Parts: sequence; C-alpha cells; structure tokens
Amino acid sequence: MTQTEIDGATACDWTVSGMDCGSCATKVRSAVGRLPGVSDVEVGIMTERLRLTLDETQTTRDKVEKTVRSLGYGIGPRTDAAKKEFVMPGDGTDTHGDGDHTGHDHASGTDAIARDASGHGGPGHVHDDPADRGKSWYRTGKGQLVIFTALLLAAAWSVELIAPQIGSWAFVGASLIGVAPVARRAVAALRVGQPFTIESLMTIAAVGALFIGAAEEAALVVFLFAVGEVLEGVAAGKARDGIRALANLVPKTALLDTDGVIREVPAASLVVGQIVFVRPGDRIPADGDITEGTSGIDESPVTGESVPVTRGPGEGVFAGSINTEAVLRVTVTKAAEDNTISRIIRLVEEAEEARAPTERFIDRFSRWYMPAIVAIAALVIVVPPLALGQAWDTWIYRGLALLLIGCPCALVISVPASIASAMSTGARRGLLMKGGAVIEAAAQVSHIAFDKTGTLTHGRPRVTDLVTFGATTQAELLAVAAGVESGSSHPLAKAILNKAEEAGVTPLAAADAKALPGSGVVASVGNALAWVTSPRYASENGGLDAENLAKATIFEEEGKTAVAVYRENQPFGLIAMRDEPRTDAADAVRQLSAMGITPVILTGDNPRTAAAIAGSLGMQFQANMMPEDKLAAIRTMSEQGGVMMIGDGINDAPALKQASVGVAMGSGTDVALETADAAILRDRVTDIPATIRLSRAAMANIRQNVTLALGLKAVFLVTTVFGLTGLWIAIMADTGATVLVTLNALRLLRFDPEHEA
Ligand SMILES: Nc1ncnc2c1ncn2[C@@H]1O[C@H](COP(=O)(O)OP(=O)(O)OP(=O)(O)O)[C@@H](O)[C@H]1O
Ligand SMILES: [Zn+2]
Repeated sequence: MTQTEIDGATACDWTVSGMDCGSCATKVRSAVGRLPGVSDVEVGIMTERLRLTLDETQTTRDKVEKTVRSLGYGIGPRTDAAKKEFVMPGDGTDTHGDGDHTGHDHASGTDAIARDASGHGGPGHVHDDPADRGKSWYRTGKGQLVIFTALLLAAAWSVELIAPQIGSWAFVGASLIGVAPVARRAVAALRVGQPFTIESLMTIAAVGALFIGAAEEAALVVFLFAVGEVLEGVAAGKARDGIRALANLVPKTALLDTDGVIREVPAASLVVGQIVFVRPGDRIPADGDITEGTSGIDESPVTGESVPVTRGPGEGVFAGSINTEAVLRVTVTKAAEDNTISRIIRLVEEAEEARAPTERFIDRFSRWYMPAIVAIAALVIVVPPLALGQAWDTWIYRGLALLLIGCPCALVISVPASIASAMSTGARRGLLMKGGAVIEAAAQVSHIAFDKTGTLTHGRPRVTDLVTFGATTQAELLAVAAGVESGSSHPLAKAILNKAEEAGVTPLAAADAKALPGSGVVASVGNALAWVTSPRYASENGGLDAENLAKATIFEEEGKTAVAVYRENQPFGLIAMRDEPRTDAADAVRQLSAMGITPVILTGDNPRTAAAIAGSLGMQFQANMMPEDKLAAIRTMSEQGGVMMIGDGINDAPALKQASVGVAMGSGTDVALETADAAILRDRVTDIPATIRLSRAAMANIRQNVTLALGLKAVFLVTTVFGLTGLWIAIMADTGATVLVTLNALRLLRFDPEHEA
C-alpha cells in the first residue's frame, strides 16, 4: 500500500475485493474501525478501496489485513490508478468505435495488482480476491461455493431417490456442509462486534430450518445464497467497469526516444523531459508538448471532445488522447501520476468518499433496519404460539424467512452504484463532478450564475476601436496601455498587448503595476502613474471628461467593453474591445430555461455591455459587480434555492466556493480540476445543462432504486408474515433486489446527458 506519514500515524491505502453490497462496506468499516490506533476509515465499494490512518505502535498493518481477510474479503496493496494494471481486458473502453488503435494501449494480462501471496485462500475464504478479477465466474471463490453447494444438493437428491428413508439426513448433511463457510464468516464478523450480518442471519435461518425439519429447503437456501453472491459480484463488477475503463485509457507502455534510439518502456516510468515517439493510431502515453510533427489529436478521453484538433510543435497534448494522423515526438511535461487523466481518475475514485446526503441517510437507516427485522422475526416466532396458541413450527418457519429479508444490501448499494455510473458517464464527456454530494446539489439547482468573460464568451476579446484625445497618436495610446497591462493576466490586458504587437508598437517600460480589482490597473510609466480602467472609474477620478464618457457609452451599447487610458490630468484615449459570445451560449441558456432554471450573468463589466450580451442570449444580468458583490448576489439567490456558479476557475474562486455548486469551465483544465466542485473540460456552454441533466438522472435513478429496494422488502415482509412465501423466496427476493438495483444503476452508463428530454 502507499503510505504517507502524518504526525506519527500513517495513512494507508489498500485494495479490498469481494465487497459487492453495501453491508459489506459497513462490515469492513466497523471491523477495522474498532482496532486500536485506527482512524479516518474510508471504504469505497465501487473503487474497492480501504483507506485509514494507522498508529502502528498500536495495530500493525498485518493485523488490519488479517481482520479484513477474516471477514472473507481479499486485500492487497493499492497502486496508483494510472499505473494500475487490470487483468480484465479493455472491454468497452474504446470510446471511438474503430477499436483497432494499432498500438500498445491494451491492458497487459500478466501483472495483476501486486499483492502479497501469503494468507489468502484459507478454507473460509469465499469472496474473490484481486486475482479473481476477470476470471470466469466458476473459477472465483464465490463461484466455487455455488458449484460446491449445487453438488451437495444434487447428491442429497440422489440419496433421497435411492434411499428415501435417509433422504432427509442427506439434506441435513448438505445444508451443514454448505453453510459452514458462511457460518465461519458470520463468526468472524461476530468477533469484531457485528452480530447482525447477512451471514449470521443466513446461518441462523439454515440451522433453524433444520430444527423444524425443513432440511431440503435449508439446503436450497444455502445454494441460492451462493448463487446470489455470484450475481451480486457480477453486477458490482459491471458497475466498476465504468471507472476501470477510464484507467484503461492510459497506455501502459511508451516508445521512449533516446537520441533516435526507440525502445518500449512502461509509461509509468517516464520522467519529465524525456521524448516519446507516438505513431499514428497510438494513444499518447504522457502529458507533454509536441516537439516534432503536426497531427490531429482526438482528446476525447480527457475532454470528451471527439472531433480531432490539430496540434503542432510547441502545443500541449494530454495522456490518453489518440494521435490520429502523423508521427509525433512529444516531450514529457508531467510524470504519470500527475497527468491530467490520472488526476481525473483519482477525482472519480475519491469522489465515492464525498457522499451524498441521501446516501448518509440510507446508511443511518440501514444501521437500525437489520436489528429491527431481527426483533420483528423474534416476535413473529414467539407471539402467535404463546398468545394465540398457534403451532410453533409454522411461526418459527415464518420468523426464519423474515430473517432472510433483513439484509439491507440492495438499499445500501443503490446510491454508490448510481453515483459511480453517473460519474463515469460524465467523465467520458469531460463533465467532472466531485462525488455524490455535488451530484445531489447539482440536481437541485434553481439559479445559475454565469461569469461573463471566458464562460459565456470566448474570453479572448479583440481590440475593435482606438480613440485618441488631443495630440496623442494611436501608437502612443497603445504603447502606454500595453506598458501598464504588461503585468496583467486579465483577458482585456491580453487583448491590448496583442493589438500592440500586431501594430508593431513596443509597450513602454512600466513598474509597480497594481490591479484595481473590478476597475482596472495602475502602474508607473516613466516618471508618473498611468491608468487603464473602466470608463466609470476614470470619470470618477478625473481621467475622462463627460463628452468622452459618452463616446465610451456608445461602444458599450454595441456590446463592446471600453477602457480609458490616462495619466494624472492627461487623458490619452479609449480602447474598445469585443469578446464574442460562444456560439452555443444562446442554446445553453434556452435549454436551462426549459429545465426551469434561471440563468443570470454576474459581471464586473458595465451594464450596457452586459445588457447587449444578455439580451442576445435571452437572459438576466447584474453588472458593475465587484468580486464581493458577486458573493452577495450568490448569497441572495441561495435564499430561493440551490445556486450553481460557472466561472473560469482562475479569478473567481471565492464565488465558486460560495455557490452550492461551483463549476469551473474551459481550457483552464489544470486549475479548474482542483478549484471547483465540478469542472467542464470542453469549451461548451451546453455542457452545463448536460451536467444538470446527468445529475437529475442520477438522483432519479437513486430514487427508483430506493423505492425498489424498500418496496420489495415491504412486500416480502408482509407475504412472509402471512405465510404466502417461504424461505427460498425470501433469499431470492434479497439477492434479486440487489441485482436489480445494480442493473438499474448501470443504465446511467448509457445515459446521454446531451440529449434534451
Ligand atoms: N487589466 C485590466 N485592464 C483594463 N480594464 C480592466 C482590467 N481589469 C479590470 N478592468 C475593468 O474593470 C471591469 C471589471 O473587471 P472584472 O475583472 O471585475 O470583470 P471581467 O472579468 O472583465 O468581467 P466578468 O466579471 O464578466 O468576468 C472591466 O470591465 C474593465 O473595465
Ligand atoms: Zn454483502
């Protein structure tokens, strides 16, 4: 496992296999959590992950692993997702249809997750372990239990045929042998303080059935339980494929070019500065810059945008993208674990721990559900015979059947399975959400606040007009303005610097540049201060007279942004710039309105420019907003419901934090990923409605699952008490619900968030 020291305690990280239902995670969490010196336990069912902080003076890592194994799960050290090699071949990972990228992007079948070979596979070990992945079901631990119990059952039936007088004893034998591995797990769970597990209920029910002479049914229940476990494992495995598919997008090997000598090396071993050779059709093995060659790059694994973009020397490429046309040489700029795609995978993986409120509620609910069912079962067994003088056998039988529906598995798996599916569907399209909590909040948003520059517009304004005052020439105006702006990263600054370059004007040397947030920049140029600011600020500070302010106003009414350039008592002129709205912005706004969401522009720009742009997009706006005004506006909107804030993630971090969901958008991928709750990696405004559609679909899916799980339990609770259904139906209902719920969650993998409902 990977480890990091934190104040004497160690952060540990394992891969745990065989956790296919929600109560499995609970079992592991509380068993491990009871060990002394263990804290911050996080268990991910979808990611098969166990993380905790360990004080090794109190409990050894070995002890933790033993505890998990005693419960019947496999445990092994965890490796970074990007380096992880899955045994399962890359099924369904090819988002591009042609499926034959000549290259080396297939998962190697040999090195499975490294795990210590000791201590596995004891007789009580029925769950699969990491090595079971990708094996046919009948070769897994669970599969063998199915075969074993089936053989026992068949043997018992044969005995009954041949020698009917000892037939029932054969079933007793079959039940006892079949239930033994399950009982062993029940005892292990009991030892770590968990009396109520599906295994213990199962054991009591099977043994109890023997006592009331229902031996044949007991054997059948043991067999069906084993079948259910296999089915649950298959369903959970399918749900995990979504995440695994992402990891498979990173090639395992790279062609390293050392002074013209090309040799194949593991992609994980690449270091910054090395040059890799990428053939057409190959996936790019690392984030890097092209040093040689120009080719169409399909970046869909990272951004979801599958139309190839042409990239040439000096331009950056992402690991996992496909080189579609020509041979490239790429200089590695990031180590494997820092690659954008690795960070996306990590984000998707860790998201399971940011649990949705609904999920936390279900966890609390399921904690009392099982004991409550046990109590009801006890009452059902005891009360009718004692109070009403009914037959003990009948009511014991019904009570035992009740025990079998006491497992909250289906309920507890429902949320993580839906969330994991939704997250991987999103990730494939460049829609990243950091977990269930974000998905749940996004589904409930009523207002969306858009930053204007860089989100609704391209964020690349161009200078359209230069107005000079008095004796100033255009070149002078540009030289001063460009000088002042040379230290600024504001989009307007870039526009002015670009214009100066185009016009062949050298910016004047400037010093001590200072941003006036929401207003402009000031710097000393020559021996005096010079300003580039909004016309309003300029006119308030003596840099713009009324007549020229009116000129600026005209530009603004045309949807342009004007800035005034001046020195103390010396106005130079006006520069007007235009930032085009993104082509899909109007469509996105329409889609959002149709979904019942109110989109609003919050901008630091002036009301006239804002009105021109808002008007063309058909939305509301609030202008002249200082950064703190944006925060206040979001707070006000929050009073009417959830607010999503869309920004570029660079200069609006506080507003993104204030909103219930902060979404960073656009090519600022690097920053965007870390600063916000969600990120949109393509420059598409329509991905905002898509994100909300996906979130709503995920929450609807969760609601269906919870209803289904609880509904089935309720129905069988009643039919069992009234004696309409018996033991084996009860066990089928339990696993059936888990399988149905997981399969329903899988539908989200095929959900198309871009499609309007
Ligand atoms: N570097 C700068 N150069 C010139 N003017 C600036 C600069 N920075 C800010 N301003 C002026 O202040 C106004 C508000 O700037 P601010 O950065 O708050 O908003 P914005 O980023 O332009 O717009 P939005 O809030 O929609 O992203 C701008 O419209 C401009 O008039
Ligand atoms: Zn389970």
